[in-house]
Amino acid sequence: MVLTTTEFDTIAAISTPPGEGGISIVRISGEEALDVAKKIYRGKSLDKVASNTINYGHIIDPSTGQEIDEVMLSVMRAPHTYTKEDIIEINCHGGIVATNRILQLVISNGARMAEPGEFTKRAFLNGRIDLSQSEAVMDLIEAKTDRSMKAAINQLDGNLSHLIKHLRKDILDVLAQVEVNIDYPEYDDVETMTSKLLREKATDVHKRIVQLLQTAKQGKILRDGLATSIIGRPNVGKSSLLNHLLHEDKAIVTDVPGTTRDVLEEYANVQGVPLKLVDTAGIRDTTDKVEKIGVDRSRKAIASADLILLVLNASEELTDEDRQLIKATNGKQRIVVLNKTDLPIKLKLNEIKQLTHADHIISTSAIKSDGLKELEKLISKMFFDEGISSSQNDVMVTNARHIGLLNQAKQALEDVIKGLDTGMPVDLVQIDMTRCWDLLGEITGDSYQDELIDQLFSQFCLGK
Ligand SMILES: Nc1nc2c(c(=O)[nH]1)N(C=O)[C@@H](CNc1ccc(C(=O)N[C@@H](CCC(=O)O)C(=O)O)cc1)CN2
Ligand SMILES: Nc1nc2c(ncn2[C@@H]2O[C@H](COP(=O)(O)OP(=O)(O)OP(=O)(O)O)[C@@H](O)[C@H]2O)c(=O)[nH]1
Ligand SMILES: [Mg+2]
Repeated sequence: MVLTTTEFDTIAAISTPPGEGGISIVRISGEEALDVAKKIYRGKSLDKVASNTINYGHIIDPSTGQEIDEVMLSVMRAPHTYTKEDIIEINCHGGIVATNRILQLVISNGARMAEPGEFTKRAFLNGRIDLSQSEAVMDLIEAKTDRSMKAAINQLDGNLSHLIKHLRKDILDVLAQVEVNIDYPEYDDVETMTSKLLREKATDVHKRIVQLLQTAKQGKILRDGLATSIIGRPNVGKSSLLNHLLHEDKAIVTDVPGTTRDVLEEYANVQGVPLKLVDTAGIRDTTDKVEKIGVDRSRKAIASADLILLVLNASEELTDEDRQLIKATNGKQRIVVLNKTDLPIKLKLNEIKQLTHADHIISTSAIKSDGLKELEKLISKMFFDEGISSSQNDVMVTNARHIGLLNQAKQALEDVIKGLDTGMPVDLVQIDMTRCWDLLGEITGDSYQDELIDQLFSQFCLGK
């Protein structure tokens, strides 16, 4: 990779959330971090303080001598820092004006504004962490539940990286062995020997990738949330259900059918499983312009959902609209929620069972809070029943980019095996094996393109 001249400038950003707070941190990283700090800091001599110390002092505007803030300033010297560069962190009083003022001073005294994710990008480019660990930093910040966080920490600790590195090493070893066999054939049947070697290794690596991919479905849910759409005709209690799952009154509930006009999206924590819950407008034929748009969106929410909560009103007989909704959600992962069971029940359970081919059916009363724990348990069980890898050491693959690369790597290995089966020359088979090695390297960032790196880190928050 070619380094541009701006790549390792001294950078600075506010690393705490924007707005008022108890304390804000302005972070500086790079060769000139200490020089910049020395120009604007009055306190102990920063050349003399030990690394990894925090020091009391004041920030002064050197052009006017004006005192800006009373601060604590951390000094962390390269290479044992977050970025492997010199880092200064100025802990100031958490007001917006003072914090911005200090950042401006830092910029006018030799640093430049960091781009989003640039500190972590440096940690990657300087070799402290690899690409999948960098991605875990962002997952950690965005983690929706304790289980999601555990998966991210596990990845940040490098467990996925180690696994991928082992796979790559095994592939490289076999490729080296193949080269040797070809260059120095000791036996007459070198072609047979080499094929056997390649096949064994391809089969073995394939098996390990398949195992890893088996965690992908759950992993992706932990990272991105389970897209869950609450569907049903107007007034059956969809928004009431959403509020219960959120443990918060987010959606407006009234007895007027057609209350929810647009889709509402919220994250809920259901026994550690993050749900991306979508409350929808009740689906019915309507001439109301606004409601119609809502209803169209509800239909789309069915298509994009991983899980449908189909809500029926148990106190009324099944309507044609209900039947249509059952049909529209057939073939999807679905829980049928029979709500309003506190009222006299008119819905026929047998009919529902038949129509839905005995999907998961749960009776609830959103008003009396009945059946909602059961619903939560069922959701968690449907997606995380068979031995969720929740122990700290179990590696999970959670990231769509990684999953895509693993699938391609798996395909490359299948090409290797197929090639050997059909008697393809070994040097052609080697190409597929090498491709697998490259693809795995993209996960850890051992092989990558600059555009990918820029795109990945630009999704980070500023100051990270
Ligand atoms: N004030 C502050 N808090 C913070 C961060 C930070 O940058 N500043 N972090 C930023 O996200 C996170 C902590 N992550 C960090 C990861 C590695 C190193 C680091 O210095 N690693 C060195 C030396 C480790 C050691 O002393 O053993 C290394 O790996 O060589 C620092 C912070 C969360 N809290
Ligand atoms: N008796 C009874 N009433 C309920 C129950 N759940 C919801 N309701 C009431 O039914 C009415 C409609 O509830 P909502 O949650 O707004 O229904 P919705 O499906 O979101 O309705 P739309 O947004 O109009 O499609 C409100 O008056 C709720 O209080 C329940 O379990 N039992
Ligand atoms: Mg509603």
